[in-house]
Amino acid sequence: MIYTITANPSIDYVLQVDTLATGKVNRTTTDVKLPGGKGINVSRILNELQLDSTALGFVGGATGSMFENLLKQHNLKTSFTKVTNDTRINVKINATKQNEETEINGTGPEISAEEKQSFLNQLKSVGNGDVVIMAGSLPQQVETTFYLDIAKVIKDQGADFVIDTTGQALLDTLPLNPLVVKPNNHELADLFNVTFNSEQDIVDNARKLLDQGAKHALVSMAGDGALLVTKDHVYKANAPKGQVINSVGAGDSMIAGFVGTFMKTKDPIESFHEGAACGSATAFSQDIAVKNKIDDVYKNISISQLS
Ligand SMILES: Nc1ncnc2c1ncn2[C@@H]1O[C@H](COP(=O)(O)OP(=O)(O)OP(=O)(O)O)[C@@H](O)[C@H]1O
Ligand SMILES: O=P(O)(O)OC[C@@]1(O)O[C@H](CO)[C@@H](O)[C@@H]1O
Repeated sequence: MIYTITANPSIDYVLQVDTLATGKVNRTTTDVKLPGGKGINVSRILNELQLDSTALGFVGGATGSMFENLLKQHNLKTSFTKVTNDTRINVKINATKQNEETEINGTGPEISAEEKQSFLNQLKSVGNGDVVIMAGSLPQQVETTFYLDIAKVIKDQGADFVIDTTGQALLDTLPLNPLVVKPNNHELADLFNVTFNSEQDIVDNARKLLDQGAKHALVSMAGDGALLVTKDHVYKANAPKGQVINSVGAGDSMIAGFVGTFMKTKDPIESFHEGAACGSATAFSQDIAVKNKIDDVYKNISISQLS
């Protein structure tokens, strides 16, 4: 079984405007509310790939009810921990004529000690052979060791884990050997406080993640494709040409494609190919990609071995 953990889910309020003018009244051409959060997006793509997952996380308040209603139509298996405070709303503004995406993400609700404990109790059902995908930011007042605590528990129970978060919370979990980590190139540069001047710089820094314990490092680079660094080799996936509609969730889609395929095949190259297809297919969709789109995009991606 795959579990996804979205500690800080959201309603993604996705607005299209022709041009965005700050300090002025702007009007949308279209707007849509989507059930968001990184682990939720991962579960949605896994569903498209006909792979079962259970989505865990904290959901609360009136916005939490709305979030759950929005999610209903996607038929995901969920087991959320109910909290008192409101699930956040994240605003995504796509300015079509400027070809620019602006995001404003909320901090998320305060979570009490009891709510946290009740979430942790749910992990008892995770067992041997399961994979737990932890993705996204932590809500207010949840200590940055939260993911590390979870990783310790699930490793003790025989499960693998994948982590997609930033900063120290990510670095702390590396000695516990995550199956894969997926920073984007900017997050990777921030992690090691460096500036990249070449692709080799990116590879060298991704390798540090392996040196610290990760089994695979995926570095997503938006319209420049992605790199996969394994113990022995480095691979690159191209980003196919297409009309970018809303790239929110492209990275989550990549993780879902990679992990879902890896669980079936144990083949990192095939997993990378499917992951890249899922990522680009989502960038070319208004919402998270659907299966047909992923299959179409897959044909336009090739994986090359760099070393
Ligand atoms: N403009 C694009 N054209 C083609 N493919 C894209 C584009 N943007 C993203 N992708 C694909 O999706 C993958 C993940 O995208 P990106 O690097 O933006 O992830 P991210 O920053 O983690 O995104 P998010 O946090 O919104 O999920 C890229 O490596 C690439 O394969
Ligand atoms: O604030 P976080 O948790 O880092 O990211 C949250 C978020 O931007 O990530 C998803 C896209 O990857 C969106 O659905 C959601 O709004």
